[in-house]
Amino acid sequence: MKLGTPLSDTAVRVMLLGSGELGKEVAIELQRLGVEVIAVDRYPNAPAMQVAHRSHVIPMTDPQVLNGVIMAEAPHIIVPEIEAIATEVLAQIEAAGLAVVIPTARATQLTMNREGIRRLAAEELGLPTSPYAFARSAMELAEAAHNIGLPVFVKPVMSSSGKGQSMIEALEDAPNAWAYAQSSGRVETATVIVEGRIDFDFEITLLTVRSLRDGKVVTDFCAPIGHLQVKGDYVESWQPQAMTSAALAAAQDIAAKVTGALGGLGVFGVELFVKGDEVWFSEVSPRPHDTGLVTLATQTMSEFALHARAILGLPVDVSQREPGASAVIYGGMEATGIAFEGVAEALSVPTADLRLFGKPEAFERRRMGVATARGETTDQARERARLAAGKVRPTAS
Ligand SMILES: Nc1ncnc2c1ncn2[C@@H]1O[C@H](COP(=O)(O)OP(=O)(O)OP(=O)(O)O)[C@@H](O)[C@H]1O
Ligand SMILES: NCC(=O)N[C@@H]1O[C@H](COP(=O)([O-])[O-])[C@@H](O)[C@H]1O
Ligand SMILES: [Mg+2]
Repeated sequence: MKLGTPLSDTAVRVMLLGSGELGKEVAIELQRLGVEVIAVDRYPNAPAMQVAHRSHVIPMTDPQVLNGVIMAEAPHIIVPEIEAIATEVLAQIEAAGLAVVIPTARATQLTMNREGIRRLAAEELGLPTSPYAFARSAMELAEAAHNIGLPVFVKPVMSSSGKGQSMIEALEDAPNAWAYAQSSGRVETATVIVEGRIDFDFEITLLTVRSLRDGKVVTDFCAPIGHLQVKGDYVESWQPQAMTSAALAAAQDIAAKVTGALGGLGVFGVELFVKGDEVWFSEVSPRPHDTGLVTLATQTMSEFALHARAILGLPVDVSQREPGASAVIYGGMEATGIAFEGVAEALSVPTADLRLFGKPEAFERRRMGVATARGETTDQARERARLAAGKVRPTAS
């Protein structure tokens, strides 16, 4: 694709649907290449809006409103950034040839709903996954949990960052898990997935990039990223995660199959569970992944730079430079316009760096920033990232 000058006739216009911390970094990378960036999200002053040429605040789950904004802006490329979008509109836009949807409209539809991607991975591609069932009432949930065997994970089919997710260890917890899933997903849906627990040694995100090289689509894998999740949300990640060569080969094979079936260009975050040489597919984000924030410190090109390049049809370099880690900074309170103390101390930790996302409103467990660090080993990098994150203290003013 020929790049141009923003706000002129030659401009390449990219619309981000979702403008959180991940979109903010993608927007910055696009800005560096002179792309005109339009940021869209459900609330004003979302992180990516603060670095975009223009922004729109709309309910992205409303098909008519979403269609209206796309028509008014006429972007060349649409980049979904969050799991809360009326994806049927994207299918119409793509079918009409009005814009390129990243990675493809079908991929966004399949991954926006856990039912779509799970059936594709397990039933069509035959990839190993946890045992699962879908439930449309508290009663069906209890039945599914009984059939699968406890403990099970219960998740709304449209959600992310652990929203509405719980693990149940007794059948009498089913009504609570159902009610929690109904109240806390990103979008109201009356369906949950019930998954048997995989007893893994560790879990990874395998960032997989589909890009053009000499006019052909090629698939590259970043070094595996290990991560720690608490309440379904990532709190620490590191790269590389050591694993056996058999497990790495199996992981890359799964990632190649699932991203090949989804198609299109860009970064995919393939989430996998690993035990010894055995690997299970969990889910995939057809875009940069939160655990991949570590690549800001470790790779020649971060996952955000990789996404920007790949979607523009440009070549990529997935090489890793050094071991590194990231640690999340939560709001720790409910307040608007919070301040951050301890930043100088955090940045005094060797190799440490920070991203403070600029979200206008903090919640107890809302991710407001992240610390990254490098090290001779991932253990050293993790220690530094944790230390740096811990020194940042959100305050109400
Ligand atoms: N079947 C399972 N067996 C074991 N652990 C699981 C299972 N399902 C989920 N988990 C744990 O919960 C975490 C979050 O699950 P999942 O990735 O499905 O949620 P999510 O809301 O999509 O989160 P995100 O948006 O951050 O990826 C996983 O990374 C894993 O640690
Ligand atoms: N695991 C998915 C993920 O990390 N998504 C990132 O979080 C933002 C939403 O944050 P919010 O809930 O604080 O508004 C999304 O916009 C995206 O950047
Ligand atoms: Mg996940």
